Amino acid sequence: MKTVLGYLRPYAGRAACGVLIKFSAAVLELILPLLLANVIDVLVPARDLPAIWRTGGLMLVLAFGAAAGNILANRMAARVSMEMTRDLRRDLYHQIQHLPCARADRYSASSLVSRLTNDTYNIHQMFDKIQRGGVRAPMLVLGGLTLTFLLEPVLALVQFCVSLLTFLTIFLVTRRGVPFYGEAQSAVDTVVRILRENAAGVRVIKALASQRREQDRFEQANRRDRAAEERAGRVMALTNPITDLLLNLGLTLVVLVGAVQVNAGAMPAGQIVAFLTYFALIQSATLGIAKVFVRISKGVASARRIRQVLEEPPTQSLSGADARRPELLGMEGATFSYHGVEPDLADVSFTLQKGQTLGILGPTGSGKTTLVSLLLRLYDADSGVVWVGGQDVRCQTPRAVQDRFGVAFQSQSLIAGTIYENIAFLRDLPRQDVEAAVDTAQAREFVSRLPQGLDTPLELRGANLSGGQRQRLLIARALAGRPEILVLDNADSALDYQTAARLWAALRRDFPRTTLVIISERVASVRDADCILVLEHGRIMASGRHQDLLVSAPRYRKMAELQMGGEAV
Ligand SMILES: Nc1ncnc2c1ncn2[C@@H]1O[C@H](COP(=O)(O)OP(=O)(O)OP(=O)(O)O)[C@@H](O)[C@H]1O
Repeated sequence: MKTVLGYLRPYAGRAACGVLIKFSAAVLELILPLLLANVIDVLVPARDLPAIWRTGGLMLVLAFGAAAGNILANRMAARVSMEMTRDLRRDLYHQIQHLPCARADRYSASSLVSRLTNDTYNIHQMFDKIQRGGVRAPMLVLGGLTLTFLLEPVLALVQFCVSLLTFLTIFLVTRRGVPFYGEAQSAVDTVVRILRENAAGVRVIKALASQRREQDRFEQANRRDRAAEERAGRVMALTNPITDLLLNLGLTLVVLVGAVQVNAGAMPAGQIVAFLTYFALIQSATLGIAKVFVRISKGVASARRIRQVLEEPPTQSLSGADARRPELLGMEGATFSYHGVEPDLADVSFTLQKGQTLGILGPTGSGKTTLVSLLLRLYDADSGVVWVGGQDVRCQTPRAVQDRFGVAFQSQSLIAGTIYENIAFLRDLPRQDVEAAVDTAQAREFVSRLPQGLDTPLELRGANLSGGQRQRLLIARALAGRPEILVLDNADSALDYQTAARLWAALRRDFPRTTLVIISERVASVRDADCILVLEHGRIMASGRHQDLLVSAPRYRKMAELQMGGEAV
């Protein structure tokens, strides 16, 4: 909460000003019943018509003044909470963007989305309510009680007891309801996750006729969310009926006790009207406090979830031995596990000189992408050393490591924008570099056929392109920055053999000094590499050049023969 409260600091002046206006409006509201009692008890019996008109006019001015003050203060409150939430959302977004992958995995993407949307909304609502009702309501309760005690202590005591009972009810109910809101918010995470998965895989779902199953899955998550909200709602729903009951009970008591006091000559009859007005004011203010409590309880649960993310160290720390290595990149006994149980990469060692090509081959799930993720310092190895640019990656910031790379991951997607924007990808690249990348990536052939060429708009995820066309644009994106090291993760999986062969030839011709890391399931794509790593279950089963592996690694040979027939040798 402290972290989130800090976001109010830049707007504290405006918030205080708004609260002061609310305070003044509440004072005006508190004066009104006193004037009313005076009219009934003094001016009406004296038949002083001019004074009655004057007091009536003054009451109107006070009522309008209070309303105008409340409107102004509410607008100021809305602005302050909107602006502070915008700041909070901006910082949270920045933090999420820079969160190390291992930590982002722990939260899950949907939970991060829900923190950025639902939870910041709850914070907005909480601060809005606190500014609107956080001062006015307690002020009306305290001021109202004090004035009534000054008017008539016995009746005031009745009022005080009913108000106290109302407050305790609200407090206990809210305390019981708070944990359910946390539960409901985590259920919303699941709903968001399923929605995201469905939005991303809508074609697959349709193609596999899985809509029914997906609908059931969504329905299940939706039901869980509803159940959690219902539990919270069921507890919180007690508030209004109980407070309404107490209000009616209180009004009856005020009239009864007031009548007894008037009969006994202890107070004038007009004060009963003032008491009734104060009582209604106090009860509605107590209800206002209840609403503030509900918002606070939701907001506090959200603030906790936001703080958790905000307080994460945004990048991996710098450590490791600073010894220089002669090779550009490599690993020495690198071992890594995503969940700290079974290693997903075990004891991997290799070296690669500048300008050389590394081929990584292996069945699905064998750790090929994981190996590259360690090179990019998306994750840190649990043991062993990973170095890039001749230096242990742990001595370098992830940004410094990643700046050396151009990467085309198979899971990457295109954004809504033109082809040019997708390739430049918010980098300030010369147009000719983008054009050259399109040529090398073998994308020219289809881009030039489009009426607007590079300026053709793409739909989200490149839905208006074929799989192979999308893949070539992703390769162009990786090439356009002319990186020192180029990583292509299954970049040819959607390309026919001829296009793939042209791509490899163009890469060697146009980027002769670039170090290449090629992940592929095709032997043909890595056969010219200076070093080929054959991975299985996260371990290197064989490594070397193509010709050497044909001799030393029977499984590699078998794979090459299966895929390439006589061309394998
Ligand atoms: N973010 C992640 N969190 C947890 N486990 C993961 C994660 N990414 C990959 N894994 C696991 O690590 C292992 C290796 O996965 P990896 O993606 O490196 O394989 P791969 O050889 O690149 O597979 P493919 O050819 O299918 O892309 C797999 O068992 C996979 O389930």
